[in-house]
Amino acid sequence: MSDTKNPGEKTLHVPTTKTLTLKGRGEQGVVRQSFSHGRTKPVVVEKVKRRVLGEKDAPAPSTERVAQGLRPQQAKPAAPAPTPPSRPAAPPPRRSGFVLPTLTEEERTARAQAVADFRVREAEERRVAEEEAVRRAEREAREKIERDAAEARKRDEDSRRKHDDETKKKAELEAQKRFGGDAARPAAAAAPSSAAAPSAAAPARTPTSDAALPRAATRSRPLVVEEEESRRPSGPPGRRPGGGPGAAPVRPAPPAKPPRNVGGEKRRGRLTLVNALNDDVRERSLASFRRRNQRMLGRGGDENKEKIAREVIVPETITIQELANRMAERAVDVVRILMKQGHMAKSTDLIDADTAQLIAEELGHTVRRVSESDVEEGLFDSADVEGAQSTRPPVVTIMGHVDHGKTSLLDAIRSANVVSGEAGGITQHIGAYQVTAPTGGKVTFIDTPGHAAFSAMRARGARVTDIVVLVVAADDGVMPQTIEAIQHAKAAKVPMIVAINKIDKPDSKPERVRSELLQYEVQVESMGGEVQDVEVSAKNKTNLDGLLESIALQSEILELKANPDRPAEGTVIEAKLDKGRGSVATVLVQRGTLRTGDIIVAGTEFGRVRLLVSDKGENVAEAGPSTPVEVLGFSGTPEAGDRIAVVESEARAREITSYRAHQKREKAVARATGMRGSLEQMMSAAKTAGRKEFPLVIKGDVQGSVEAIGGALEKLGNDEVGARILYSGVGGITESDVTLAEASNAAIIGFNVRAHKEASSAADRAGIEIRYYNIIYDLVDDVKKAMSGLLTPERRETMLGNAQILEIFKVSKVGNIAGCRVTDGTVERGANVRLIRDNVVVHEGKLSQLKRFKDDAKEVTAGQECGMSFENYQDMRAGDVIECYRVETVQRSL
Ligand SMILES: Nc1nc2c(ncn2[C@@H]2O[C@H](COP(=O)(O)OP(=O)(O)OP(=O)(O)O)[C@@H](O)[C@H]2O)c(=O)[nH]1
Repeated sequence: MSDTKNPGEKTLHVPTTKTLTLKGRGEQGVVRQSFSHGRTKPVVVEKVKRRVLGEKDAPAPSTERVAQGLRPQQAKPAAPAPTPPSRPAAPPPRRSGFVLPTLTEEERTARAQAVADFRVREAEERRVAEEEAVRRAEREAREKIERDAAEARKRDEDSRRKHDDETKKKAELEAQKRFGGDAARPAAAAAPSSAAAPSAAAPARTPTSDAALPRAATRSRPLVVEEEESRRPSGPPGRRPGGGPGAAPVRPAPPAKPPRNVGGEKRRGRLTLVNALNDDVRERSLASFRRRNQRMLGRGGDENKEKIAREVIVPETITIQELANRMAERAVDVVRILMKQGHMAKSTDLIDADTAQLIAEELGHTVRRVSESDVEEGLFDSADVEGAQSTRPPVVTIMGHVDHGKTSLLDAIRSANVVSGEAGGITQHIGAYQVTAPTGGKVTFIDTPGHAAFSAMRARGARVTDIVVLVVAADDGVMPQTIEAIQHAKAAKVPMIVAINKIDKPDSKPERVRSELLQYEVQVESMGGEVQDVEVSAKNKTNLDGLLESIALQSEILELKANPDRPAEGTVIEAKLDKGRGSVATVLVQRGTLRTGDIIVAGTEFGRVRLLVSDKGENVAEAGPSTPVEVLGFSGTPEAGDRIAVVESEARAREITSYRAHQKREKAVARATGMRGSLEQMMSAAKTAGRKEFPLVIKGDVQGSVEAIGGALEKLGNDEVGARILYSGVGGITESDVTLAEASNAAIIGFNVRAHKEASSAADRAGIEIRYYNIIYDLVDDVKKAMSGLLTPERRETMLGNAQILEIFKVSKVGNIAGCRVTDGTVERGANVRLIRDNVVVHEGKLSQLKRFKDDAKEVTAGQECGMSFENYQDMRAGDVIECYRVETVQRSL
């Protein structure tokens, strides 16, 4: 049966047609090969044994073998077939063709030997060459992979580790869900399958398996060999090595699909000569690259970023978004930290520096706290270059008691008369003016009014002031506001010059003024002190030069200097909203030179200097140190006392003002919430808890007036009642003012301003009263009267007389009647009475009946006897004293 077929010609057959073979059925099998989409195909698998031709195996040359065509490697499988050694002659092979029948036996044997040796050598060489090629290719391939992936490998490994951890965690979680929290079970459950897979796959991946195979078999029937080899350790077909219940009986597919993520291992396992030499096989697939990129960009991207610890500048308050930006973190992470601490916040919310520091440190950053704000750093008081300063004019403030002649004196110096033009005769507007002294130098005057309501402004004036001229009327002497002015000047450590005014008056007593000043530690030169004193008459313009000379002398002593060649700094003396010109601020330049076009910041307002107007009403291009100047160009109206500075850009100006506006709002909120303030605030709140408040909205034409009104009204209050200024500002009365007043049931006061048309109709609709004034006295008086109405009326008793009960009479249907004698004064019917027994008041009530003998009497005088009965009281006794009095209620005033 086998003689007719050469074993080397065996091939695959479909099972329906049986193949002629030399082997028994035990060495041949059919397996089903699986394809995608569930398609399968039966495959005949035959086991082929390797035959190595060597000296040991080389059969003795025989005519039979030579006659079979000298194909030793093909003859080997035929070994089990019965081949009688003594067979004399074999039938001639069907396919010989290359053995010459004419050769002798020796020649044939020698030739066969030579050919056999050659074959063996050739086979050996080829095998060595193949192995060498495989090794080289493998090495080259590995090197290439390593080289290509060298940079990415580290990150790749990290991310893979992370990913694996996550997957593991997910698997555990999944397992916990599935197995009710027993995390050990899924691991155990997974173990057999994971163990089964490699064991099934291992033989297919073992390089030696491939290498050990006969080359011819590997080449011509790779599938057969692979299938056959894969089955070798697993025993008979149909049983998987794991032997698990899930193992498919005839599906060796898993071994054909080894795990994908084993990298080099996987490649080595599959490596053949062809594969090793083909670089394409070793490159990452497109899908693999995509997955890797996704890992890097998405989930794994963040983990690979290196964390950088930063120094974060934290001001007093900061928004969450801004803090996140400064830390280079995500705002959502900051919000998450706050949520963990129980604070619900948005990225636009403000947090204080302490909270910001906690968050920054939690995220691994360090914090540098700035006390004020980083935006204001270097805005004011930067040091001047040595030697750049030059002498500047002195800034003088005139202070003194009301009507002692401050305005008249300044007016006299300026040779102008503004007194008669002022409403109500007091100085309403605060300004600053510059005059030339007789010695040639200039002197800048800040005019502050003498009314007590302007104390706040005066104190502010002293801050920018170099010299205070204290005006004391020679006829009036030292008065309360004179003392206040002395205190302000001393507090500001500003030198004083005493101007004893009104010396033209016949009753003037300059000496008395000098001695009175001693009580307040002001020792003038003529009294042996250091304070200069000058006797003047503003009215007659007497000795004005003497005053200016004294100022010049004092200025020399002070050595006043400033650098004009630098960006300007100064103080807003006054600010108003002018109808035609917009916001106008009177500014005293203190350092540097202010020029048109400069970008300026004052308080919460900023702008570009559009126009500079001097105190003489002339447009000027610049204003140097100690020069008062009106500045036009502010976007809003700054407040008197605000410091002004020139900044390099509008962006900086915007940054500073928005920060300050925010601070201002926060302070207002803190004031409104009250109890969150200091202990002092809490105590004053407790003190005024039962206080009646008189709410007001005040609008004025000038900041100074508004402040003055506010100060005057504050002083009106007492423990029972007080003014509460809801809002005060410069400008006309607007609808929003009316809304505010309506909400708090407040009155609106307009000082030298009027309500807009819409505001006045809104006030009519809401029933809000708007009162207009142009004299502060009138305003204060009116508010005083209105506030007095809130005071509870006073109860006053007027004693009428006393009587003593002599006897009690019981009268049916009437009740008890006390028979009395009036001891002093008179008793009146209907008057109030007190019944006093043993010096104790036993009853208070009304005298309902008063009889003289049997007649009703209106009043009974001392020494007379009378009958009395009391309202709702019968328990009178003989000997009780009756005190008779009248009660009046009197409306109080502040
Ligand atoms: N006889 C005399 N009267 C003077 C002199 N100086 C001022 N007066 C008068 O005193 C009054 C008050 O003068 P003001 O200059 O308004 O006084 P003031 O201190 O500015 O007053 P307030 O602005 O209200 O604080 C006016 O009637 C002046 O005419 C003076 O030297 N001699």
